[in-house]
Amino acid sequence: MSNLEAASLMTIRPRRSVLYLPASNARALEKARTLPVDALILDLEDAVAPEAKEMARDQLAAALQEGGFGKREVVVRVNALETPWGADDVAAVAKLGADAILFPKINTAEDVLKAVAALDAAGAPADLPIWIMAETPRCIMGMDAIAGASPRLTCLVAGTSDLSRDLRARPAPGRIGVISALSIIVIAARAHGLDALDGVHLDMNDDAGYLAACEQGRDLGFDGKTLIHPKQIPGANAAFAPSVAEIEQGKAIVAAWAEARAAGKGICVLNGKLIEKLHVEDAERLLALHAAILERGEGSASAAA
Ligand SMILES: CC(C)(COP(=O)(O)OP(=O)(O)OC[C@H]1O[C@@H](n2cnc3c(N)ncnc32)[C@H](O)[C@@H]1OP(=O)(O)O)[C@@H](O)C(=O)NCCC(=O)NCCSC(=O)C[C@H](O)C(=O)O
Ligand SMILES: [Mg+2]
Repeated sequence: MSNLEAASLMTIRPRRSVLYLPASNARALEKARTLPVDALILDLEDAVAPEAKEMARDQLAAALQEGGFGKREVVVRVNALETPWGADDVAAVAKLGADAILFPKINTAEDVLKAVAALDAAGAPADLPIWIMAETPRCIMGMDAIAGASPRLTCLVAGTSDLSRDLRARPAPGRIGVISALSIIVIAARAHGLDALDGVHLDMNDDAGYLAACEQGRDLGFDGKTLIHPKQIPGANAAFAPSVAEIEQGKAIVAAWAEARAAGKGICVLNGKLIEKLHVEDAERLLALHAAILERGEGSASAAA
């Protein structure tokens, strides 16, 4: 097992469903504390109108101080540092106990270092993770350097709305206009031991299209999907959780491998298929994810079905 794989096994955290909510929306902040999501992104950026930025910042600070988000990971998306609000956002949220700070419109590795420096200057804990939005063509072109820019960076979030606009890609079946960028994001995440989250599905009434996008994101290798509405949570929780069949197969692989090793064998055959160490490592990662989902206390949506 590589160091990257070992690290990700140790720190595995379900991020199947990651819901954005505007920090200006008091009802959404309240509701978020009750929703079966793995993570929340309290947004100060594009979901908040310019005239509401300060109110949103104050409301977000009050919500974080009040707490009540349970096991949900709470991430704050600040405005880009180049905007009139970015520096004040970072100063306001650096010490409020968020699980991570999400920086939008990152173009270069230097931008990542500036984000870390801004948090440090604001007195944030030295180990506070950052996430970044991968949502500009320059970001995609520089993804390898960006993903490796800082050990504080733990998660890449695809921003398919901004990216589609910048690329002049049209909404099309199979998300053909952004599919290359999505793959690059996953490749960079895997190369640097990070998590990767798929972009949002904007049409809240398109249930079939949404579920297909969840499955596509999972098949591309994403760890979960970013969401805009509570009704999207069950689909993401199901798609990005190991299925019952995958869990049973994973357990069988681990058991067969242990038996083979105990008998002094370096290879193993299960139901006529050769099992190699890489299959065992994959099974162990999947079982660790399943255990982490169960630990959240709600069970795996897929496994429970
Ligand atoms: C789109 C919405 C404005 C719709 O809100 P609303 O009209 O309130 O919807 P409903 O009446 O259907 O809501 C039902 C209940 O659910 C609560 N709710 C709705 N949305 C959320 C949410 N996101 N988080 C928490 N709770 C939510 C309502 O309060 C209702 O509760 P109740 O009172 O009990 O009935 C709204 O969904 C919304 O604002 N969504 C988030 C939009 C957002 O954050 N956009 C920015 C992020 S996307 C992005 O920027 C992507 C990226 O950068 C890129 O470039 O791709
Ligand atoms: Mg965006």
